[in-house]
Amino acid sequence: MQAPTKHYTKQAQNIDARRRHYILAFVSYITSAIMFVYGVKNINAEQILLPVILFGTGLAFLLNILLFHLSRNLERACIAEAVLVGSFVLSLVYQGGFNNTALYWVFPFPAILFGLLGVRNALLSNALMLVALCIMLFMPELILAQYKDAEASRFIASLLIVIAVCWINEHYRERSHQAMDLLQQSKEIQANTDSLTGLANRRFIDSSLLPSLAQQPSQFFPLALIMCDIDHFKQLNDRFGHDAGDEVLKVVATLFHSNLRQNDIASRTGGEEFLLILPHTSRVDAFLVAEKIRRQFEHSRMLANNPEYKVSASFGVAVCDSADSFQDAVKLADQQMYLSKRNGRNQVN
Ligand SMILES: Nc1nc2c(ncn2[C@@H]2O[C@H](COP(=O)(O)OP(=O)(O)OP(=O)(O)O)[C@@H](O)[C@H]2O)c(=O)[nH]1
Repeated sequence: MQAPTKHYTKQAQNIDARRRHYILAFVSYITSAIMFVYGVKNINAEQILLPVILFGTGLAFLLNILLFHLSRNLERACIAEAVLVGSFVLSLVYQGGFNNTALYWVFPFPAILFGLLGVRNALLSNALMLVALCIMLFMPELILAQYKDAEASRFIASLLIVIAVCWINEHYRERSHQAMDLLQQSKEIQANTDSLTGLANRRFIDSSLLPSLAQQPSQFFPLALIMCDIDHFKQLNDRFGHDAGDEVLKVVATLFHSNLRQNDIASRTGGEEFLLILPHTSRVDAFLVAEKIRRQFEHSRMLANNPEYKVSASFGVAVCDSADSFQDAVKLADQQMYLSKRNGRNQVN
């Protein structure tokens, strides 16, 4: 795991899921209530088809929301709702509605489809619905209802406008949602990253890693920790200057990157102190990784202007097998690293 990753934030996903949930609930409860009212009003209508359409769709909406409450599968519920919406519109226009007023009832549904399905799928389903409506209205022999030609063409023109406006609206709403989320992500990444080395920082460990350890233990444990501290860094700074010290810190960061796996995390936890976090790693393997990095310090040219100057580091290794023991393992890795310092530096313990 490279420390701060790019993905949709949970918060943005939750907000969007809530928006779709409310639309689903609104369509299911409010629209079905309206359908039941009109169904009752038309129960003695000449054509039994109208109350059948109204009661049938109202019941199907309620059944769909009930299944959603049981399964919590929002995606499936929204698709089912959209299919019901499309079928209702087409069957109502086919039948004609009370006193041939079916066309008036079509207008809310393009917006509902955009709310349920997102831009691309909603545009596609609205286009399909529009084509089906055109066929029905301009081939009157196919349907029960009778609409005047002028009424049909005005209806199609105004429906086109409604669909286009909904499309533009939803397209830019989605774009602005994405832009806000990217902004939030880049702020998050900045806050979790050490600006000099590009490595994760202590905040990342506290605010992102620790909760993940507790929530998804199987992705991490057994977890090995390698504490690494550059030897005599003060001397290096004093001799070559602070900029040279910074240069070394950056080279050390690239050295970590080239020796760690994709899922490992390299963090800078202090001035010249680093914590390497290795998921699914035993103490023996972590020891080997630390030893490999230690040897690379010896062979690396850390200072471009003084390639002969050798920089070394001291390492301490510890493992933990639960989120609760993480902080203890950090302390142990720190103690092991100080043992390496006391024993003469440039070693792993
Ligand atoms: N260039 C540079 N120096 C830093 C940075 N952060 C901390 N330091 C320096 O790192 C040095 C750490 O010194 P010490 O803690 O005495 O450790 P050391 O000299 O490495 O000695 P040992 O750890 O015992 O081997 C201090 O001089 C800090 O000023 C940084 O971001 N850039």
